[in-house]
Amino acid sequence: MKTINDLLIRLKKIMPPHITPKFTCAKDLLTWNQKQGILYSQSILQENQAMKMQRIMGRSGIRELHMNCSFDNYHIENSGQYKALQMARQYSEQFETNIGSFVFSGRPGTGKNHLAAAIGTDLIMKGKTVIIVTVADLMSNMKDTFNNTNNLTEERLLNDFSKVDLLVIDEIGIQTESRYEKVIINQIVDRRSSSKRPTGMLSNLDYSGMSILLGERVMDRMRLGNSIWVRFNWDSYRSRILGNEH
Ligand SMILES: Nc1ncnc2c1ncn2[C@@H]1O[C@H](COP(=O)(O)OP(=O)(O)OP(=O)(O)O)[C@@H](O)[C@H]1O
Repeated sequence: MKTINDLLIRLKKIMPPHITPKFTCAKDLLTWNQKQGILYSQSILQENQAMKMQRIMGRSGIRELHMNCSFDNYHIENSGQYKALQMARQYSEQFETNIGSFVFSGRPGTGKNHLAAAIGTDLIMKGKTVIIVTVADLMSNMKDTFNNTNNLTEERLLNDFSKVDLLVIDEIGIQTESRYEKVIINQIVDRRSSSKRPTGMLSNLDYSGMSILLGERVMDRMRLGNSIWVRFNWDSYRSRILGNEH
């Protein structure tokens, strides 16, 4: 009976000389096979985690209006937009080697969600798990755990939000400023920064407004690593949206 080694030797004989085989013996083939197996199961685990989160959220984190938002269809009409686009693009490119968070703060309709969705889509394409959630949705998911109808505990949900590669919390400052909201955001940012996972925040508030609302502890954790703060201080783009642009 032929062994794998015999087969590899035969293959080598008929292989064109310019081709270098990936493995020359059964041991190398086995090692490669095991490595592929580990990589495959890791990707399934990651996919399961993303699907689980999407099921919990009832939708993918990126809303319909922002589904097709990319770096390429973000129009540049002033130097602020140019800088914001550059920083968002760079953030995404350096995600793998950077634990820094980001804050996009500024006026409504200026593209904070657009660029956050562009980062999210880019990272999802690279196999990362990303959730974009408004404070209201985050809190409503947390409060749902009080009924415990789907066996989801507050602790487990907190843990899930803390484990995605990038969590973006939108509409910071629209909330009711309740103590519970502050505690939950604090816990999520704390857990994420302790495990070197960055958080994105989108807000109409400036730094002092966010500090008053979330507290210095959270703001300090948002500064970990090469974090970025981008100010969106130009006019809203919303009046130009017709619904057929992307
Ligand atoms: N520079 C731009 N080029 C193309 N589309 C843009 C640009 N800026 C904003 N938009 C579009 O305008 C709409 C509103 O933008 P977006 O939702 O990102 O605003 P926002 O800053 O997050 O606002 P808010 O603070 O009110 O949530 C979106 O459809 C977005 O794609």
